[in-house]
Amino acid sequence: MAVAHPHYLKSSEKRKDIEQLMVPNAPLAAPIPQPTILSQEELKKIAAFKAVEFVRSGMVLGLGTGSTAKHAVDRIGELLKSGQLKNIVGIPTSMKTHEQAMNLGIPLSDLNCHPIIDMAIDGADEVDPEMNLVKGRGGSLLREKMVETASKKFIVIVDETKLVDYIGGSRLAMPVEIVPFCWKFTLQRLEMLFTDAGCVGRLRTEGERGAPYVSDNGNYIIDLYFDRDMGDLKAASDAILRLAGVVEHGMFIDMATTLIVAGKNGVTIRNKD
Ligand SMILES: O=C(CO)[C@H](O)[C@H](O)COP(=O)(O)O
Repeated sequence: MAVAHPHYLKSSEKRKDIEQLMVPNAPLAAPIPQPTILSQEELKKIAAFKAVEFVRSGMVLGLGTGSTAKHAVDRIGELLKSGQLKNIVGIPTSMKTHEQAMNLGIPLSDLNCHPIIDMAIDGADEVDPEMNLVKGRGGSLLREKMVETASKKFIVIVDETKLVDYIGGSRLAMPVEIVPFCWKFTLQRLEMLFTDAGCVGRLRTEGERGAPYVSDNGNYIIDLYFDRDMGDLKAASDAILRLAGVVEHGMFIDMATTLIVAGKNGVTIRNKD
């Protein structure tokens, strides 16, 4: 979605504009400055670059996945290359980010060697007013949750289209990673948990033939869609995780420590109380 940044013409510029309209064959005036339109992609980049300003040399960093996090990883690579950052160790949250970071020359490790991470930076699909998140529309929710729960600070970077009144409020998917064995059975059990919220589940597929999408961990993903607010998120989380066959879900409850939102009125930074 394209959004307009506020822009105000100076009164002299406005006058020139009007005069030009009124005088026939008037010589063309200098072009009137147009409002700056920032694309969603540019807003993602702005949020990502702002987050990287919090990175310090020597940190162990959780590297997120998705189009917003990609900008942050690119920026970290750039700052390492220029020598403005030194001794960074990255912990990638997906095979895709692993590959991107490796190509940028970012030294990488994993949770086995670095069970405590200084800071993670990642995008999100939804952010509610309490800074609870939906993540995993990119399919990497399990590794993201493992890395981000191990992080002392977790900076979430989004453009303002990701802000919702309640989790599920975008009417887009809330992903659940499940084992492939008898996935239809697990899908039905998931739907049954949330009949009051009008929940419908769909197996995530890919390619023309609609083959099941397979996560980095060899699992399937069920996308849950809600008609209404599911209510108590912790209760919902517990109920989902109690189902045999479920590996993890994409609700990140009470995990984000900082939220950076880029929008038409600029960038806002909010820290969790
Ligand atoms: O959770 C994720 C991937 O599993 C992403 O962070 C989330 O989907 C947001 O992606 P994008 O920045 O491309 O909008």
